[in-house]
Amino acid sequence: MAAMTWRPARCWCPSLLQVFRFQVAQVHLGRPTMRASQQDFENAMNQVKLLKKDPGNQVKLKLYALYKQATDGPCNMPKPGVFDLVNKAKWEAWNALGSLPKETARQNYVDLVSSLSPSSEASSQGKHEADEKVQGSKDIVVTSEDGITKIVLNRPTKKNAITFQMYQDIILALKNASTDSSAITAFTGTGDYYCSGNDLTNFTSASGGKEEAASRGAVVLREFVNSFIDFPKPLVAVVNGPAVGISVTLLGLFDAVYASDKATFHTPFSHLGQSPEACSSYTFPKIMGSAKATEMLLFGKKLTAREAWAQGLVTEVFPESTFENEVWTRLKAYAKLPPNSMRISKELIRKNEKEKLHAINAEECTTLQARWLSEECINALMNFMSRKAKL
Ligand SMILES: CCCCC/C=C/CC(=O)SCCNC(=O)CCNC(=O)[C@H](O)C(C)(C)COP(=O)(O)OP(=O)(O)OC[C@H]1O[C@@H](n2cnc3c(N)ncnc32)[C@H](O)[C@@H]1OP(=O)(O)O
Repeated sequence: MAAMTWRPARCWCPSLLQVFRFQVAQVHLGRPTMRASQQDFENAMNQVKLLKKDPGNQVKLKLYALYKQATDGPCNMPKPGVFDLVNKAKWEAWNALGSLPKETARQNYVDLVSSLSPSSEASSQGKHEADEKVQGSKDIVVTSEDGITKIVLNRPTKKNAITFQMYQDIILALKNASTDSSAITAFTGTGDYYCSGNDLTNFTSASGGKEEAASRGAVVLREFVNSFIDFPKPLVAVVNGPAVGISVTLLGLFDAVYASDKATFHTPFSHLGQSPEACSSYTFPKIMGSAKATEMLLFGKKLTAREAWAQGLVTEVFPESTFENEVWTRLKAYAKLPPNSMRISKELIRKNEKEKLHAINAEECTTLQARWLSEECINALMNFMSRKAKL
């Protein structure tokens, strides 16, 4: 098949895609070292799910293309529209493989995956897999001592951005914390950030079409937020640094928010073509008034810790130098209080709004599901992903 004529179409990052096409062509020329069996191929697919480090978008596009070529053969789909950036990038990756035989694509896929997860790491993954399964991913670390169950966002290289797996791990961690022996549950982050919100590659890297990814995202988000609405024990946010997106909107569902004076609070939803979540379309106007809520949720105004305290989103601000010591000392003291009394008192405070919060959560998730499919949102996600293209 003649090499695909590459028209320098307007796309999110032509140089990035041109380089990618070149790399895919190199894979095309790759000679299989041996014929990978179907079992090898399936093992490789499972290994991709266990990769500890995000391999980056170029590699993910390559994996997608080789997977489709190995399973469906040469690209047989119509080219997506010019604005359907994510699916267009995927289509071009697949189409660039031309008439590469299925067996060769399968072998190249296996070779690529094994280059991403060397056997030594793979075996250690196997060794620790059982542990990780119990504790979820390594990106959410849960400890329980001194009457406090601590849920730590532990992905500092990505500013603690939340992956789909992390959403699931947090749901499980809250479920376990609601019945464990601790009196209080606290959230905090590792590294210089509290959390940079939803991982913006969650949707671009998801398998299946964008509609399926958006629908799945809405289901996960609704369950995730409900687990905060329904959490029965005192829930405290220990905001150790900048907080973005959903990590900020969730604060309206916490019982106390303690912040370092280096923390900031940013909800750039309009910039991202998205809309508020975690019941913030209700809790923020309730907490700070509709005008201040508008400045955050519509205009994306970033607040300092002091401004967030003045608006009622933060309970208390501590100097960075004494933040950790002061906050954990205080929480250990609070955790010695009679746990049933605290739980019953929280129920009295929250019970009248639970049903309303569930309904608001459902509506926000439906709205977001549509926003994630919008051109505004897809363009914003592409801009984020290509902002560092060094090509
Ligand atoms: C189930 C689905 C639920 C969906 C719920 C919806 C929620 C809505 C939101 O949460 S919207 C908010 C989303 N978050 C953002 O928009 C923040 C995006 N990130 C940034 O703007 C910047 O990274 C920063 C300001 C947080 C930090 O900038 P800085 O320059 O200090 O650091 P880097 O940009 O180099 O970041 C270091 C690496 O971390 C990666 N990263 C940071 N944030 C995210 C993120 N949200 N998603 C994915 N990746 C993120 C960044 O890409 C760098 O990675 P690299 O080293 O591989 O380049």
